[in-house]
Amino acid sequence: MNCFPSFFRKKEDSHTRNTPEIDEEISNIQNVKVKLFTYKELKAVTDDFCESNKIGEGGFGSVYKGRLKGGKIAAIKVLSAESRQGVREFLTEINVISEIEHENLVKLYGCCLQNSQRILVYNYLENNSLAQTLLGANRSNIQFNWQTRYRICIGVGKGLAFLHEEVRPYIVHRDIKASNILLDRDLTPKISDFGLAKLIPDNATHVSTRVAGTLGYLAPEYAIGGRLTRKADIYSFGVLVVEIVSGRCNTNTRLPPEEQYLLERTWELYERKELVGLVDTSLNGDFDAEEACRFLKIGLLCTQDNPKRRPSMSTIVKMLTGEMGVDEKNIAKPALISDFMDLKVRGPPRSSGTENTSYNVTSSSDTRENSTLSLGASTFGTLTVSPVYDQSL
Ligand SMILES: Nc1ncnc2c1ncn2[C@@H]1O[C@H](COP(=O)(O)OP(=O)(O)OP(=O)(O)O)[C@@H](O)[C@H]1O
Repeated sequence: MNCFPSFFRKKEDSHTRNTPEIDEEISNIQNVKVKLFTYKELKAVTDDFCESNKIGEGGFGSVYKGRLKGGKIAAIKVLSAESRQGVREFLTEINVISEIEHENLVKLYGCCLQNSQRILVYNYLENNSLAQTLLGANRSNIQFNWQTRYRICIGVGKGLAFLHEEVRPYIVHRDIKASNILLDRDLTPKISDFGLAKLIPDNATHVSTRVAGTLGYLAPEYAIGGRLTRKADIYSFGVLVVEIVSGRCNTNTRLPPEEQYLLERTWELYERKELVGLVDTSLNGDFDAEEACRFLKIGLLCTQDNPKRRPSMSTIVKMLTGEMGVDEKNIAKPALISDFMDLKVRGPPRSSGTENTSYNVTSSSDTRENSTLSLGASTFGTLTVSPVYDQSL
C-alpha cells in the first residue's frame, strides 16, 4: 500500500539522493563502521512511512516498523528537525552507539543520513515498553509475575551499569524511564535511546516533550541545577525500580493526595515499616516479600538527595541480586522534585493513555541567578535542561 499521493512522491525524491557534497563528506569520514541505509530503502520497507506502520511517537520523532532486506524486523526512528546535526557529528556519535552491544541495550542496526534526513534503524522489540505494558492505563495481557519483575529490574540495572562503567568514555543516559525500557519476546528488558541525547544540538537539549512522564524521574540537582553525572541516571533508575515493584507510575493524581507521589509514599511506608504494602496488589500476594522490600529500599537509596549517597550501578546490581547487603543507615528521605518546585496539577486527568497528568510547571528557582532550568508559561509541556557535565561523581 502506498500512503503518499503521487504529487507528494515527487517532492519526496529530494530526500532520496544526496548532494555530491554530502556524499563526499561521508566518504571522507574515516572508520565509518555503522551500516548506512538509503532513504529509498527505508521508504520502501515502511511503505512510504505509512501511518499503519507507525508504532510510536516520541520526543525525537516518529517510529515506524519495517522488515529489512534479509528479513530482520526493525524500528525505524525518523528524527525530527530539531534533532538534526551536521553529517560529521552525527556519524561520529552514531558510530560509537552502533558499536555498543549488551543483552540489555537496544541494538542499533544502522542509520540513514540523506540531505536533511536523519533516521536511526534499531532492532524491533515485540513487547513494547514498560510504560505501555506494565504502567499504562490499559495494561497488556502480559503477566508480570514477581520473577519477571525481578529479572527486569536486574536486566535494566546491568544495562545501565554497562553504559556507566564498561563503555569508554562512559555514557550518561539522561532519560531513564519506563517508556525507554523495551521488552523482547521473552520479556528481557532493553534500554533504548542511549547516546541519543548527545545527538541533539546544545540549544535544543531534549529531555522529553512530555514533561508529565519524565519529571518524576529527574534528579533534582539535574532538573534544577543542570548538574549532570551518572548519579542522575541512578536516581531515575531508583524511581523505575519502585514503579516496577508497585506496578504504578511515579505520579498518579487520581489517587488520594497522600498517595499521589510514589516516592513520598515509599518513604512514608518505609518509616512505618510497612513497605510490603506498596507491592503491586495484582500479584495477589504471590511474591518474595524479603526481595520485594529489598528492591524498594534500593529504590530509596538510589533517590537520595545527596548524589554521593546513591551507590554506583554495579553496586546496585549486587544489592538487587542479594550478593551485597543494603546499607540501611544510608537511607534518608528521598529527594523529591516537588520539594524544590511549585508543581501545580492542571485540569482533570485525561481519561485515556497513561496515569500521568500534565503539570503546569513553575519553578521556585526561576528567579535564582544562574538557574539553568528553563520553565514557565511559554515552555508549558516542554522541559529544557542545559546539562553541565560534572565528572566528580
Ligand atoms: N526498538 C523498538 N522496538 C519496538 N518499538 C519501539 C522501538 N523503539 C521505539 N518503539 C516504540 O515507539 C515509541 C516511541 O519511542 P521513542 O523512543 O521515540 O519515544 P518515547 O521513549 O516513548 O518518548 P521520549 O521521546 O519522550 O523518550 C515507544 O514507546 C515504543 O512503543
